Amino acid sequence: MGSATTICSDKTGTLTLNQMTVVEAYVGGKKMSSPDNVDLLSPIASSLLIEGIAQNTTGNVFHPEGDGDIEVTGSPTEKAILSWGVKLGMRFDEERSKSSIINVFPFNSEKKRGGVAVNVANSEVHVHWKGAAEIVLASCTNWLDADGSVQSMTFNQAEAFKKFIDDMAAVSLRCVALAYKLYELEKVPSEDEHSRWILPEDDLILLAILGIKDPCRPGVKDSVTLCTNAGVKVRMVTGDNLQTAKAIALECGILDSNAEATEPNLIEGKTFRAMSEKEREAIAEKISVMGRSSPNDKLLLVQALKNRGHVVAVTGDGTNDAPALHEADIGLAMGISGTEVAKESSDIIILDDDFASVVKVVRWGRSVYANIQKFIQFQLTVNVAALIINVVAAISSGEVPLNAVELLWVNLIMDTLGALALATEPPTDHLMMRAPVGRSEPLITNIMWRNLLVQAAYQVTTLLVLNFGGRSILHLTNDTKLHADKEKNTFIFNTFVLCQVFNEFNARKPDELNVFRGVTRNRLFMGIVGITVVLQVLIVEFLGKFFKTTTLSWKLWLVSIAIAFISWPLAVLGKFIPVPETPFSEYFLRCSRCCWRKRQDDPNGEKELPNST
Ligand SMILES: Nc1ncnc2c1ncn2[C@@H]1O[C@H](COP(=O)(O)OP(=O)(O)OP(=O)(O)O)[C@@H](O)[C@H]1O
Ligand SMILES: [Ca+2]
Repeated sequence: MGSATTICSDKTGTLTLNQMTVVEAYVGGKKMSSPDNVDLLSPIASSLLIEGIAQNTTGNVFHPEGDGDIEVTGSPTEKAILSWGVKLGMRFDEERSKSSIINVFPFNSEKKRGGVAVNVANSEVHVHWKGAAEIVLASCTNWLDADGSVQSMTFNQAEAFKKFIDDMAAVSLRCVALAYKLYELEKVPSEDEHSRWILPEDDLILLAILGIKDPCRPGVKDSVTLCTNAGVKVRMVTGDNLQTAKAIALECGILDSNAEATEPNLIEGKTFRAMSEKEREAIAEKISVMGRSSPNDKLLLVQALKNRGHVVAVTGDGTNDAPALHEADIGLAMGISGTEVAKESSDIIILDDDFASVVKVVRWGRSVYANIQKFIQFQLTVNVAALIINVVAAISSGEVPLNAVELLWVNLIMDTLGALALATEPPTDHLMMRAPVGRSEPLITNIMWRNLLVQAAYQVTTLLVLNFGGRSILHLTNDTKLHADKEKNTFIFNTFVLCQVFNEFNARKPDELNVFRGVTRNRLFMGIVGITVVLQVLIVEFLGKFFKTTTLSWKLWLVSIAIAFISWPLAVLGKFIPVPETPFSEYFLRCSRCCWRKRQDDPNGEKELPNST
């Protein structure tokens, strides 16, 4: 997640609160003055409407015995519509018993509508449909007037309905239409064929168009800004109407201005679907909002972005999101509204369904990556320095200044204690102000190589000088040679360990000048540094027998500390050395490729091809 370059988020529940209410309604060709004012409706219109709401639903309404609150269950859209029905005077159980259900076509995100066929009083069959407003409207050839008469859907009337929908969508409302159709009882297949009967979905009579409000989550705008600053592009992929999606995107900062809301920034699922793979890849990067998308469109977008080299995070809740969650580099499922299938297909579950938590995941992901880098930089410095010092000393004089027991202690400092100290650094705001780490970027960056080499070079030079000229530099000439050597080696060991302690601070901030920022907040770091120093004093002063060291005078202790201290200003100076953008490993690869080509061109050279280039 630390490397994510883009987040494809669904709208409902992640960017919005998922608390839906019907706030506008067009019934009988008119806008209702208040969405639950039924007085204007004829009995026929209101009874059909209530029948459709009560029968064509997966939700439920419980009317309590006493005067408690009515309880509505179901998906947020269903709950909103059922609650609206209750306001219209619907008695749910009574309504359900008035007619019997013949067959159901459950709502699905592909078709964006759901239907039910009911047998009313054993004489009539009503097929009710409910779904995405413009899609249901397109199947309507008639509409029900407020007085209960059926009117033909003229071109002008259809345009007027479309305008209703656009107006509602422009103020970020989710639009749902209800329609029905009368069907002949004789044409209904026999009872055992019911389940295979495909409900008639054309020539419908429009009953109502509803505008459902689902407010943006507070704080989403800030989270989107945070992501943008962190170089992570947030895209909205939703099943909702394009205009609704656009309005919400403007509200939460995914789109900056109306001017930006043009194709391909704002695109409809079916347009994207119709493109060739190449075309999709070409425009995928520009897409900020995709409306009326089917689950497969989400998948296609994720694939196109991945092919463009993006590291894609996807958030989703529905069963229909599962393929995209699975395909994404990081799938994030919603803990509250998410279905089991979505959770199974994801890598991370967001417990509070909030987009702000997705941003937290990015922050922590980056923090883990950065902490691993800090640890590697620290560890490599110790390794490189210890290795060079001992190898050079061994080759030139046959003796090593750092013995095996000392190296074991150094190993403990850099492995266990160093890992604990550096890997527990909490995430900082600084992490969210830089671009994400690319998919192919090396773990050890040029900046880390620079820091590492500066510190290693300093340690190696100082300690080797002390190794070869230490006895005279430190005025140890009065002693016996054996004791002087032991004291010199102890001094080298002590300085080496203290250098690591000071350098541990440098490792905290590989690319900032102030390496102490927030250090006091990391108690574990301070504790470990403290323990290391105390143990070092104990080793040198009291455990000489095991470590083959001798005690050091306070003057030599001060010199050790002074030498180690220099690594701090040195680190600051080192950060002014510019490093190229291209990773050093890339130069190395290019170099080896060059040499290989030369060998190829040389007729006397070997002809064999190396396997890896
Ligand atoms: N229960 C329902 N009955 C009828 N129509 C519905 C229902 N739920 C949603 N719709 C319609 O389908 C559209 C949303 O479809 P879909 O379920 O694919 O999106 P979603 O997953 O809810 O959206 P998002 O991706 O933002 O979470 C809505 O705009 C609405 O018009
Ligand atoms: Ca969804």
